[in-house]
Amino acid sequence: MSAALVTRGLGKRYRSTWALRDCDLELPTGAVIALVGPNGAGKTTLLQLVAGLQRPSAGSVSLFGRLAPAESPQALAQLGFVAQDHPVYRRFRVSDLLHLGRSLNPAWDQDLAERRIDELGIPLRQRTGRLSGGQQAQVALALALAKRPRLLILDEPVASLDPLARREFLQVLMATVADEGLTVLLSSHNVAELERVCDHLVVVAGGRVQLVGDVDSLLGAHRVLTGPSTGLPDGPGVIHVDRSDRHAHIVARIGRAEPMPGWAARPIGLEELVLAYLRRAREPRPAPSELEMSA
Ligand SMILES: Nc1ncnc2c1ncn2[C@@H]1O[C@H](COP(=O)(O)OP(=O)(O)OP(=O)(O)O)[C@@H](O)[C@H]1O
Repeated sequence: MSAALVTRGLGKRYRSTWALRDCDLELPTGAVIALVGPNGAGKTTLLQLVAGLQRPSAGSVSLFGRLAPAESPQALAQLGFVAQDHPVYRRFRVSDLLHLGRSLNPAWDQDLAERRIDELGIPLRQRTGRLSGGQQAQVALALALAKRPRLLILDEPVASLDPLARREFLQVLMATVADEGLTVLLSSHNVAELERVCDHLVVVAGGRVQLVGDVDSLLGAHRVLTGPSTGLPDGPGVIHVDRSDRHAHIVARIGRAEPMPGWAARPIGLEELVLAYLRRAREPRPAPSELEMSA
């Protein structure tokens, strides 16, 4: 499968602080890609760099095989972006937003936009500021889809929605992905919710990519090992260790971790996997000499 998005050494610095650093990604076309990480991890920064809303301090972004500045017309024509906080102009009527979309986008699909708004039961004359948060998010999604993007970027699209609206939003999104074959990159804090919808995963923390890959392959490559809390193994395959008085639970990458007699292994869930990498990112890095001793 060809890459929808490739980043090489991508980084963004605000004064002396790197919000995102050394970001190398190759994300497949036609996939739903979840970008997860804690507050301040660098998710919005990455999405804005890809969408051309920020200029990188380092590195490059390629969309669908073309190295183009993200803010170039060629790149922008391929992108739909739904921002985190204010996805629609609140003083506009829905019809004004459609008019704006049609004026600004050469490939605008007015039928699709009107059909989606109609399916939502939202009158075109309604001012968007009077819509509920869930309706606003749905209108923003309809506008982004009507642009007929190849890559749709959604920054925490369901954060402000109630559980029912979240589920409906994700259902509409999944149906569209299936119909149109577009690539979706969406950020979220809620990993459990994403498990149903995403097939590729990017975990960021502290401005760096901690884990990236196809979800099934990542789940297949990791196990939770349970055994005695004494004599704990260490090494490059061990991602995170949780100890209690008598037992230890270890998240490990199989193949790299040594087989351990007396330890039970079970498959891992997506949330457990993400948490293990996030906890590892928070732990102080061992000095190189310690790593060498334990490897
Ligand atoms: N305009 C800015 N000026 C200075 N620092 C910034 C700016 N925007 C973001 N940052 C910093 O960059 C880091 C990454 O922020 P970013 O918004 O990308 O994180 P995030 O993962 O999207 O967080 P959240 O989940 O809370 O939205 C944070 O430390 C943030 O304070």
